[in-house]
Amino acid sequence: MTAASQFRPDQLALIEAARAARERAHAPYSRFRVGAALLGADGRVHAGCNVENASYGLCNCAERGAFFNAIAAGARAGDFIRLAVIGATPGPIAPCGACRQVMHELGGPGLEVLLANLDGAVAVTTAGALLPGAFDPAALGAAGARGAPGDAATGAGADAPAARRD
Ligand SMILES: O=c1ccn([C@H]2C[C@H](O)[C@@H](CO)O2)c(=O)[nH]1
Repeated sequence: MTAASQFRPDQLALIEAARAARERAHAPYSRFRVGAALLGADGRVHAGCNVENASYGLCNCAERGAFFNAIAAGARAGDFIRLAVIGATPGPIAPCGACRQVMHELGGPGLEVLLANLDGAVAVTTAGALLPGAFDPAALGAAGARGAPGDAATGAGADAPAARRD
């Protein structure tokens, strides 16, 4: 863990974007607000915040929100540089397992991840380090990962996982 002051301006800017996203969280049940900001290779920043629901199982985390917003905005799997996440935790926030899996697949194992808290603590890690032994889309094989040959909706090139960029 390191003090935020020791980071580069571009890293601090992404943490600040995550902090701003956190202000927009919808967390009336846990009252635990989380923000995320994802920097794409094209320089765009995609924000995410947790969004909760009275049907608790439908709650969505900030990290997955950032990735899903990015994909909906036209970013592609593997074309991300850095993710920042922030929450009101004693030390740097620890993403949940589901978010680690999504980070690993859409960001790739080398994605830089900045985990912050509101007091200026930051941990620098990678999506790969956060999920050793991750489930790999390659395990699904050709039929599972890319759809049956000739399948227009899921065929080759339509939605290749990060490990097989378009
Ligand atoms: O890394 C995390 C951890 C938790 N949450 C959310 C999920 C839920 O809305 C609330 C409490 O778990 O915080 C996130 O968004 N990201």
